[in-house]
Amino acid sequence: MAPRKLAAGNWKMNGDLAAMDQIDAMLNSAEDASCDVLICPPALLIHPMVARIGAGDLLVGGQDCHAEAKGAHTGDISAEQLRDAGASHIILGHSERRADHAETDAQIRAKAAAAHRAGLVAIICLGETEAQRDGGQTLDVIAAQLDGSLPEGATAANTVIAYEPVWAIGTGRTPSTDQIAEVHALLRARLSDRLATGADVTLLYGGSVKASNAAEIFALPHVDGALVGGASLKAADFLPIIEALDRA
Ligand SMILES: O=C[C@H](O)COP(=O)(O)O
Repeated sequence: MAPRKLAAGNWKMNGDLAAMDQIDAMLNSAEDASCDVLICPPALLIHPMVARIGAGDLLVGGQDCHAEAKGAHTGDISAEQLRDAGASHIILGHSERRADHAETDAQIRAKAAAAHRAGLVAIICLGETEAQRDGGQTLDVIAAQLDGSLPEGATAANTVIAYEPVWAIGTGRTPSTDQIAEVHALLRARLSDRLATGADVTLLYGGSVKASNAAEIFALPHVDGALVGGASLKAADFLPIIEALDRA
């Protein structure tokens, strides 16, 4: 088995019911593509998006979940509830949640275990800050985040890892191809050491991916797709990225 290729869109706190119009074109593209195509909209849009897709091939995911299945946790959503709404994946440990909500590796590990319990694929995000990159700490930071965030029971079937340098998110800046390749080689080696299926875990790059840089990023070893923010909001921007991954 080889890693499954995945083009994942993270809509963050963007989009509304009117934005569903983008879905029809994405759905057509997903049906033509050999890679998996996933959109993670705000949680309120998951169910209407799943209803709009019907039996189509486009996948829908959440952006976070609580570690518990249910209970007195006002404002939170469980993995089971996301599954019930039709989600297949959950993004966890995004740097915006690590920064805005002080999420720790231990919390992300517990949430990933919750995603697995609910039958969802956990997309665990890792990434260094610019200060850490400048300080030569990138590989140590990534290794520590991976070791701390990956739960027992992780496999290639239930886990995706996304490398997203914090300084590349929404900035239009990307690491060099050598820098991306170096981190992805580290991830592949550590996952292969730790998991029987580590060689088959899908590894995504994220951070200012767009049509103009997608092909060179997807050509790198151990890059099996992308986690795309801004360029996933409009079908016209996301479709060329899907096509580039399909060709890679
Ligand atoms: O989850 C997606 C990433 O934060 C990348 O966002 P971006 O493509 O807008 O840089």
